[in-house]
Amino acid sequence: MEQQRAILLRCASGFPLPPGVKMSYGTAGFRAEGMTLASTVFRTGVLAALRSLKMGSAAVGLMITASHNAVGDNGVKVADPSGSMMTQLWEPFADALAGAPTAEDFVRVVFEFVDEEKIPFGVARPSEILLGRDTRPSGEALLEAAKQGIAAVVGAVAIDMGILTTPQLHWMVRRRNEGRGASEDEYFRQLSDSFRRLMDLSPEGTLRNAYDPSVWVDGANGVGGEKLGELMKLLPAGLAVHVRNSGKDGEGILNDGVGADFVQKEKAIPHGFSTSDAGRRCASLDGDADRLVYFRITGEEGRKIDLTDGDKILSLFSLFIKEQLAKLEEGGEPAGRARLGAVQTAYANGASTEFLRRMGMEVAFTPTGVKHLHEKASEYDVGIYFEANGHGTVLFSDKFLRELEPLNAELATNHPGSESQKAALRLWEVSQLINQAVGDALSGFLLVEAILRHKGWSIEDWNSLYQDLPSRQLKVKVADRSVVTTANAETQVVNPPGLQEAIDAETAKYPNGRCFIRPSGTEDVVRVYAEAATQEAADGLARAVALEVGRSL
Ligand SMILES: CC(=O)N[C@H]1[C@@H](OP(=O)(O)O)O[C@H](CO)[C@@H](O)[C@@H]1O
Ligand SMILES: [Mg+2]
Repeated sequence: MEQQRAILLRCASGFPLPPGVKMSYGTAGFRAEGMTLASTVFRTGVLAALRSLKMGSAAVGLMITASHNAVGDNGVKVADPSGSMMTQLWEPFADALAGAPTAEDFVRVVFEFVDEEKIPFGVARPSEILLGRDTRPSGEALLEAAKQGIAAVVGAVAIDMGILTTPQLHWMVRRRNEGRGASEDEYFRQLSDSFRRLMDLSPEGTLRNAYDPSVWVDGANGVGGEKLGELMKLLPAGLAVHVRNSGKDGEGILNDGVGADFVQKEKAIPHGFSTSDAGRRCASLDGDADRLVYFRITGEEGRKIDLTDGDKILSLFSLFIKEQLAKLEEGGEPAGRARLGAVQTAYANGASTEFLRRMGMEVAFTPTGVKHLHEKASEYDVGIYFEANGHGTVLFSDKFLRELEPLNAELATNHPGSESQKAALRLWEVSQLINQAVGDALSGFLLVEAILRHKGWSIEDWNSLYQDLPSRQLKVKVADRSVVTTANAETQVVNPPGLQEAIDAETAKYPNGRCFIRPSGTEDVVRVYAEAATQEAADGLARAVALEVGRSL
């Protein structure tokens, strides 16, 4: 133990906390200007090693990315052995570690926590931490800091998986702990094989035949475009993917006027696309490829794009899965009665919630951040979650998969070619295709394409499932966003006092108005979201509330 203390102190002294830096684990890990993060990433390396020790030496992940943030930012987060986000129970510890002013304080915080959590520390137990990073220039130096943090824990081993999308790393952690192949090749093979089998299960001669096999993808000049390029080599001929903003030299800057966050929030055409692409089915990934939205350039003056966001992806997936379950039920299979649920946040367009409920879906709400949605979705047999910004996935419970696997074998023997057999197979292939660890733009993209092809739909067919209520999102820069606290899945302001009343008063002026604010967990801003009967009204409501926020902070 004393030897461990000495090593930790020596290593931590090499990564002093820059003055004035205040870190919080936030919506999705620590994020800040890349140059200020070495100390935080070193300490997160120690945190990841402790997490592995606590979890019986299971592999955990450490990902260096700042997702949709500007290229100068970076960040770091930890993936638990199941591949999901690190348990929220450890976030206060993460904050305390990152905030310890000196190396001595840091070591003290570690030892107190190790004691409290009864972590087998300093006893040379082996533990494995898989490392990944996105394409940001600061990533390489920060990776080194993470490795040194891990090396400071006796017995811990860092395995560098290279430049990856965030969901690839989460997938690898999960697979490794399942004792299955966890390489990038295996990831690509699993996605392309299940996609091919799903395409083969498309009904012949669908009622509609408006599906166009060509799709144009905005890679946000990040890691996603590059990985999609590799995946494409394995995809069947039935899909023609054209990648733009792939991040190759000269194509532009990461997340700068490109990517899913830009397209969804600005509802604008990303660089690399123009009105000559009007009518085409286009998709956009974010900087670490865990978000996916679709869009169509309308070519009409003034109205630049039709956005097909995460809510619409959720609706499409819900529709498809519900249909397959219904086929099983019609065939008398009890598996068809599986509990299916959708999970959204307050940012979900009100029209999407209404659509899902009309469809007979159970819809639950959680605060922002996939860690919350994921946890809720895992309560269902099949839980589908999406944030409006395109981050989400479909979770299949072990119980349901244990039912589905023998059912597939039984139907193949006794009812080959039946509707039930095809439905059971489709559900199985969806569970193999869509990332079970975390939302994944690449696997989500393939599932969207497979379903559109199955239904014979164009992007307009999909988009017309329901009409979005006009909405507007604004950011208000504030000195200290932490003074804003909220309740009821972030829909009500608690602090500062009086602000909620002011929001209510503004909202009441607009027919069908809905508005809420919350502090961002990834940027130094307070976010304002407004919905109303017309675009002008939604814009007006958002602006008025943004002014109230500015006034009261
Ligand atoms: C309104 C919005 O899109 N918020 C995003 C954004 O979080 P904020 O806490 O709002 O900054 O980044 C998160 C991580 O990617 C994502 O989970 C979340 O949905
Ligand atoms: Mg992201």
